[in-house]
Amino acid sequence: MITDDRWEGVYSFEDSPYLMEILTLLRSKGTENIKFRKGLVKLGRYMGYEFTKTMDFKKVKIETPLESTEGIASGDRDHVYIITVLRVAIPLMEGLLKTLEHSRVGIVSASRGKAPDFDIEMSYIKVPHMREDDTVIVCDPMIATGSTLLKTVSAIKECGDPKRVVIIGVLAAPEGITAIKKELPDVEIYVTKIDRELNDKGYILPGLGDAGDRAFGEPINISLLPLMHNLE
Ligand SMILES: O=P(O)(O)OC[C@H]1O[C@H](OP(=O)(O)OP(=O)(O)O)[C@H](O)[C@@H]1O
Ligand SMILES: O=c1cc[nH]c(=O)[nH]1
Ligand SMILES: [Mg+2]
Repeated sequence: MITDDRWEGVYSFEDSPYLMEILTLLRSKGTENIKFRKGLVKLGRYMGYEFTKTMDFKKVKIETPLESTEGIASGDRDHVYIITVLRVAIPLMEGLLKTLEHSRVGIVSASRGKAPDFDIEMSYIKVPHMREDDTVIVCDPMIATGSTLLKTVSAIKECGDPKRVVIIGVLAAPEGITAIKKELPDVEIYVTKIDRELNDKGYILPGLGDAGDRAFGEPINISLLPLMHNLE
């Protein structure tokens, strides 16, 4: 896990060849839906594992069949509260739950509009009760302009005052991190890698394209439902 001189409390995993190998697979345009989703699940599992190194654990005394010894038992790991931002956080959450299996989970829908405004349409928030000893992990693979996460984290902060609020994602653009840190300086950010920049359509470069579409397929308009503003 490495820090970045540009911000406080922002960490990436560029020092992990295994995570970089999975990221390379996700970036490649030849990687189809199934492999893309599996890659996100794997990243979630191993980022979750790396994240546990930042958590507090309890010391315990135990008896082996031969003698007494000391060990550790989960402390903070028992009090994790994951917020999953639809759609593409679903496979990342599935991976996180493999190492943070006690987590309670809240679901938020967010859909980003087109440039230059990038309005965020948030029509569904269903979250469990939040406690003071919770570590809240807001899980969204792509931090582009940061607007989705700013809106999501601000909504979540109204639900309580948890021990930590953390964002776990795959890729971030510097622009998005700066926007989030300006409004929410205490929020910690963990991403596989911080990429170079955003293009004029708000996509991360070099990035991996539209992560939701690559994981689940390009959406179509359904006339009976309200028009989601990210469709043509
Ligand atoms: O940092 P921002 O500029 O707000 O952009 C990032 C958001 O864009 C993507 O979601 P999208 O709106 O494409 O929804 P989807 O997951 O359903 O495709 C992504 O999953 C983030 O939530
Ligand atoms: O590069 C980006 C930016 C936003 N959302 C994505 O899926 N990809
Ligand atoms: Mg999308």
